[in-house]
Amino acid sequence: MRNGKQRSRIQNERVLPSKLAVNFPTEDIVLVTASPVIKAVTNFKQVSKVLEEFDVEEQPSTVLENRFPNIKVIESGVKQLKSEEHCIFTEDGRQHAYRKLCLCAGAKPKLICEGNPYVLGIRDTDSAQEFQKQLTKAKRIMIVGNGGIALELVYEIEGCEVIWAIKDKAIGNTFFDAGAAEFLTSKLMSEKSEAKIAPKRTIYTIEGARKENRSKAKADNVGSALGPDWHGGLDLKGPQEFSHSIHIETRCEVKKIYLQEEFKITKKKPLAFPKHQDKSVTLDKEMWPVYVELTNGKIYGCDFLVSATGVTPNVQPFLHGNNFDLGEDGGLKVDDQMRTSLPDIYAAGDICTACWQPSPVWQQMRLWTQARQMGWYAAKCMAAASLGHPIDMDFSFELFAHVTKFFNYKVVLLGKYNAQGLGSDHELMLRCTRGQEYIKVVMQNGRMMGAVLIGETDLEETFENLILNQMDLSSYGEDLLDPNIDIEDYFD
Ligand SMILES: Cc1cc2nc3c(=O)[nH]c(=O)nc-3n(C[C@H](O)[C@H](O)[C@H](O)COP(=O)(O)OP(=O)(O)OC[C@H]3O[C@@H](n4cnc5c(N)ncnc54)[C@H](O)[C@@H]3O)c2cc1C
Ligand SMILES: NC(=O)C1=CN([C@@H]2O[C@H](COP(=O)(O)OP(=O)(O)OC[C@H]3O[C@@H](n4cnc5c(N)ncnc54)[C@H](OP(=O)(O)O)[C@@H]3O)[C@@H](O)[C@H]2O)C=CC1
Repeated sequence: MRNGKQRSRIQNERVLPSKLAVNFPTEDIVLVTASPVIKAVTNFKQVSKVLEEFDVEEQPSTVLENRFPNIKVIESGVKQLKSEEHCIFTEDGRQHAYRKLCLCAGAKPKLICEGNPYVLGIRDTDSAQEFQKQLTKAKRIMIVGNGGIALELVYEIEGCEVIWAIKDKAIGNTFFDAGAAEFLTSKLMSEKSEAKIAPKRTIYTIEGARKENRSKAKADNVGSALGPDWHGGLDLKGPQEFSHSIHIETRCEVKKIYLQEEFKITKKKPLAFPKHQDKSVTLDKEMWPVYVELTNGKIYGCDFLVSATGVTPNVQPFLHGNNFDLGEDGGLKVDDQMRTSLPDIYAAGDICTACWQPSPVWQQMRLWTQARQMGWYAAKCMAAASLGHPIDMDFSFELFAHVTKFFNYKVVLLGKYNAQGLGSDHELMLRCTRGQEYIKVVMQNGRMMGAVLIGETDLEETFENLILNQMDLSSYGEDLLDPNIDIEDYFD
């Protein structure tokens, strides 16, 4: 495939090829992807210096090729990389040489039990559709995990009993502390029992305290990860006539999963779904396809489980014969120029582990925002390296900033929003109006280090500036969160 022209070959990352195509209009840019569609960022909005909002849209590859004549899309998975020879081999039997390569193959769901047909993971369009299909027939499911996917699912699923098993004391540990979790829990209870699903029955229980208010995960999860609002187009409805029926089991993990026949022999006693204010323990007489024993000793039957237990970087197709340095989380280690440990190979997005000395208020999280920023920056680094130019770290890595939605609330996370890595040497300031907003700031030595903003607080830009400029705020004390003081004016 070498034709004398300089070639850059890259894996699938919608931002990266277009940036490279602009920087190198006379070179061939090849996007090699296992997915039949390209995910494009649309409606991009720079909310503030670092915060950004955008939609993610599936487009045929021709859209990209038509827009950038020097981009060619090859729809075939990479099965092998020979880094010393600077070439890759694709499933369609072809070989492609590269001058510079960027690996952006994402991550795979880290399932609690690989290969069990009753344990589903959600990553791409196929796995989400398989989940939806299974849900239409399910009377009860168990969700395991306490991060982004679990939070979204418990809010969206209707007409099916949900047992939510979490390791922690409070919900949403990857994003929230116990205070924010409490704020969201009450919203979940009240909203679901109000307008949206008023005529139906809503049951919400935490460890028995009731408050009214694809048959198999695909072995080769190679589609693009779903993005913001992924469930918008899916009807996440079970067969029953109630809206929400959630029971949360806290501080536990899955100990063992039994198939029905296997379970019968054990003579163990499964519990019924905890109903209403009944504190007594009721045994379950119904037969279920699968039974789950939790580490707290409780056993529940259900139709299937969703393992929303995080991701593992998808490095496997590239490791054989290539001595990449890997991070603790299994990602390809990249330096501040997005270079892996092997020559001319870069990486960006979920597949990589950021190994540069980070800014004191940035941390890596496997999110769309960071994948987009890394893709953009990796393209700049590849271009600069080709031209022999030095390049400074991109501004987007100065401050961790994520805007999303949970339980229909706008959620903004800034800097060390959960005091990550600050030990006990920090203070928290809180402002909370039930059902409306929850604001938490993390302070260290009078400086703002992070913030969680839930609801329409309108504070993100001001707080972003205060974290970035590390101004000494000691003299403002509690005024910082006083709702009667227009804080924007204060810092103009
Ligand atoms: C259900 C769900 C909801 C999410 N919601 C949000 C959200 O609201 N906000 C947010 O910020 N983040 C969200 N995320 C996370 C976000 O989707 C990921 O962080 C982001 O997509 C990572 O981008 P990426 O380009 O690194 O990987 P992906 O988007 O996974 O893209 C990887 C690409 O590589 C291709 N590929 C894989 N293996 C090969 C191979 N061997 N050969 C060729 N091509 C290959 C795949 O086909 C795919 O196209 C969500 C994730 C999930 C699963
Ligand atoms: N709106 C958004 O921003 C969204 C973002 N996403 C992103 O998509 C990716 C996948 O989401 P998700 O799967 O929810 O991953 P997350 O990393 O968000 O959460 C994984 C959760 O599973 C827990 N966990 C890990 N292993 C086990 C286990 N063996 N048993 C029980 N619990 C376990 C983790 O706990 P612990 O942390 O203690 O290990 C954590 O609570 C993530 O990168 C996430 O950030 C997904 C949906 C929405």
